[in-house]
Amino acid sequence: MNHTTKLSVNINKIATLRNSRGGNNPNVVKAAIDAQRFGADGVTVHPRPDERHIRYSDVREIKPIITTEFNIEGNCSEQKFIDLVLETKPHQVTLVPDALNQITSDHGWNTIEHQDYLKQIVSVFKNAGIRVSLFVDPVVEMVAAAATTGTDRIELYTEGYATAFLQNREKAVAPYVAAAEKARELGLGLNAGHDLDLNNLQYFKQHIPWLDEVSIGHALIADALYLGYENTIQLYKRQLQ
Ligand SMILES: CC(=O)[C@@H](O)[C@H](O)COP(=O)(O)O
Ligand SMILES: NCC(=O)COP(=O)(O)O
Repeated sequence: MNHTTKLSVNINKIATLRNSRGGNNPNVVKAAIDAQRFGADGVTVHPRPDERHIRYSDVREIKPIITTEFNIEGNCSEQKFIDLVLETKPHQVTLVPDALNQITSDHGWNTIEHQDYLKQIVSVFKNAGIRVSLFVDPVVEMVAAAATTGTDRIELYTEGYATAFLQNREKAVAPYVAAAEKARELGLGLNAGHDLDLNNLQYFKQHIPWLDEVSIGHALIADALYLGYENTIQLYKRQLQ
């Protein structure tokens, strides 16, 4: 039987559009409800300290309407982020080592260097009953050191894959397969995200069929402008079959 890979729709870009004008159009709560109605298996948000897209208040509003899976991503060096996650209790928290004012996430954790810190912060969320995922680059040593932090899952940072895919897809996916195999060997659940799209997603899933979840925002929301939100979610789901 095929392993199910969940599609979690990242709605940050809906919030970015809303914030560009003030007001509440488009409505991010409606975008979360509709993502689920249109077949997504979950909703992802990534609040950043400057709240330039998803706001902390959005996260509080969205949590009660989630009927699928809620994933909050962010930088746990901010106490405000830790408090938000512990208050809203999503199904999953994905810890990302963003610097302040970063345009978007651009690297995974150095799980060797930050081993002690990660052990401590992973346990804070796990003790609250929240599944933890650590954002990591596709490097076998980083995956191995992620496992000893006690995290439930890792999320492979896929920008490198998406960029290299355009030149040589076999070469692009190879480090991800190696990292994913290490994760499987160590009993870690496996997520992936960043710059996944309708061109590169199916190939990724075909080479790593045991993938548990992908979170996709930027390309999916851009595609929805041309293809419609419901249709786009269905098209992404199809790539994961
Ligand atoms: C953690 C990660 O991979 C990022 O892709 C991020 O969650 C995307 O959010 P933005 O689209 O707001 O940059
Ligand atoms: N974790 C990755 C994510 O949520 C979305 O990344 P992107 O599709 O916006 O690049």
